[in-house]
Amino acid sequence: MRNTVTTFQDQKARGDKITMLTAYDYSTAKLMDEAGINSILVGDSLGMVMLGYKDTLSVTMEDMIHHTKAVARGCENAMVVADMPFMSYQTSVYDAVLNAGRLVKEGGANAVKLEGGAKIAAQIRAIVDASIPVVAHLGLTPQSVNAFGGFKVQARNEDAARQLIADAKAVQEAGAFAVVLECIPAALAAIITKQLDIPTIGIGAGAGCDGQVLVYQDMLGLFSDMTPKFVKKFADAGTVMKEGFAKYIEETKSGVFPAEEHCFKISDEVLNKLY
Ligand SMILES: Nc1nc(=O)c2c([nH]1)NC[C@@H]1CN(c3ccc(C(=O)N[C@@H](CCC(=O)O)C(=O)O)cc3)CN21
Ligand SMILES: CC(C)C(=O)C(=O)O
Ligand SMILES: [Mg+2]
Repeated sequence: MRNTVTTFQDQKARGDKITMLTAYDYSTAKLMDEAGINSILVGDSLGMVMLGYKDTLSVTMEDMIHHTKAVARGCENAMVVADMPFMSYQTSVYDAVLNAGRLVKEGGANAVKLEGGAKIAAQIRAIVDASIPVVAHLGLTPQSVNAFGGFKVQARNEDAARQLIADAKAVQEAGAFAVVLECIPAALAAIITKQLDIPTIGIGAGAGCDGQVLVYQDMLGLFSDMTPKFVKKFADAGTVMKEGFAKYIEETKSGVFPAEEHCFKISDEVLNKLY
């Protein structure tokens, strides 16, 4: 059964943790869907893990649509959430609705995610009014990396913590059906989770959230450019892949591969005519 805005709400009510992972392609999304993930986020982190940029700012609407299409084709049950890239919604309410619509209409997303609180409440409201479900994103919002001066833990002092609580309430009020809390103190995320009716999905925000999200390359050991403290390596797929590549190189060079069983045959009758 497809995970939806209502199943998310039910999960919060029941205390059943919401599971979300990022994916950017068909085969990975299909594996996650088959494993039983509740939701797949086509994150703008794709700029870093798939395209090799140092931050998420260069990611375009075309990039997001391209990867969202691939993920949507791999999902039967997972809710597909697509990130709105930098400058696709900050510029105006009009741009926000137009671009959210493209992610749903062209990309096949079930919902979109935007970074920011009270300052983008008008955009959230307008997208929700167009019948597109919205996930908000607060705390370390990576599209603000230049304003923050780096990828740093947020809301550690009283003023910033109060601001974050106010922003969480503002996005709920604007109609968001869930909110991602990134890189904030666990105790603060727990307070916000209790005060909101909508589910919180944490990344570096502790166990008190209603759900968790991780970048899949991080949790499988496939990305070594940086390792945030909140990452747990659930498998070392990077090592498995490297060993597979090395074995292929070795067996190809030594002639072990391809073997008889990997080859196609032709009848002797035809073959004799070719000599
Ligand atoms: N591969 C990947 N994983 C992510 O989680 C991720 C991305 N890419 N790209 C977009 C953003 C950027 N994110 C990041 C990137 C770095 C840190 C980091 O290094 N944080 C420090 C905190 C430093 C401090 O104390 O303020 C850490 O040690 O975790 C955190 C989140 C999260 N997102
Ligand atoms: C880290 C998650 C929440 C995200 O926004 C992304 O992958 O782009
Ligand atoms: Mg993102």
